[in-house]
Amino acid sequence: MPWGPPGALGWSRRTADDEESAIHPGSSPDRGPVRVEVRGLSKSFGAVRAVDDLSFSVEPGSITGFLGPNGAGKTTTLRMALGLEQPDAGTATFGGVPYAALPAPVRTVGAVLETAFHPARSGRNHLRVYCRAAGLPPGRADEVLAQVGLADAGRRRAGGYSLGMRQRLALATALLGDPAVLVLDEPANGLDPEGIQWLRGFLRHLAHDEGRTVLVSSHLLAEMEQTADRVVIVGAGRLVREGSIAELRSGAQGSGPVLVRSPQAGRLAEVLSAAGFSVAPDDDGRIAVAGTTPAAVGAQAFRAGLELHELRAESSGLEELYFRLTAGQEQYAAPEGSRP
Ligand SMILES: Nc1ncnc2c1ncn2[C@@H]1O[C@H](COP(=O)(O)OP(=O)(O)OP(=O)(O)O)[C@@H](O)[C@H]1O
Repeated sequence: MPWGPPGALGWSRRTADDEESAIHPGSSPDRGPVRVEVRGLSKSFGAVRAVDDLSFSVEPGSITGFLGPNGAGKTTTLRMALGLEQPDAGTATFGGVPYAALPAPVRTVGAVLETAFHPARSGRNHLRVYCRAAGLPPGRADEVLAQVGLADAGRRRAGGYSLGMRQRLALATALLGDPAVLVLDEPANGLDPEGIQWLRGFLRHLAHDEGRTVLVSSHLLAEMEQTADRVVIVGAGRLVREGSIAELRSGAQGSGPVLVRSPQAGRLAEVLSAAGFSVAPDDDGRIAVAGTTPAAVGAQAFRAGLELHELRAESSGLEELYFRLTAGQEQYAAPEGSRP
């Protein structure tokens, strides 16, 4: 389900007519600012400590990027905040109230955690089903479709939607209750550059113009650098840094990691790790090696008889800082078939 449904049914205690008068998309004079507070959240799955005593806050009227490498615990944190996962310890509150205790959760929080739709159902019908379940007026479906730019495609089967259209439909679903808080898990995944541009502008509008609290998770610093006002960086389930992009930038120093591409990436990562380098895959199929020089990486590859297709130093100070903060907190998975 694209948004946390458990509390959404709380709407059924009210009538659709009540809600019709309460929902004013765009202006929403009755929607006050809601601050999100995460305090001491922890969660283990067997021996894996997915989230470890994590605390941070998310402010209204701004976009907060929830940043961390794959497996850092972002989704688990969001699921706990939305009452979809029981924490071992700690709390997450919306305006001081846990999700499960919100009187009208769909009105307070809209979330996109994963995008699953009935393929035979039109986007519009998908939204109308949610409206019915949440006790919202069916007309909300057309309003949110227009908001996300899907007005023309609303009557087509969602199964035929592109990934970008599905992301927009998920966002529309999250907006149905005109919530004060939006929680979006990797909403830019799979979007083309135009879609990313649109998403960025839309999230800014929701936060800056409409005063909503927007929390967006991502494992890409570059994306968050251009979208978020503040970032919360996690690694191995723990908070590594919280602050504005400007604060982060002012703390960024030094040269970037060495980026290396090889058709034998898995083997190369093993060789470099064995030689004591800190390695992590980047998003372009390369390996990023921290705190060294291209010459040192090239020498290791040469000694191991490995072929290189690219070898250079990356120079973004912020990238370097992010890499340094989260290095070694991601499992390196060699791509299929990359092992010699
Ligand atoms: N239901 C589960 N059972 C067992 N382990 C889990 C479960 N959910 C998450 N984990 C583990 O907890 C850790 C954190 O996972 P999580 O999905 O929260 O990270 P993430 O930062 O969202 O990463 P990604 O960007 O890859 O989704 C990982 O090691 C993951 O394998």
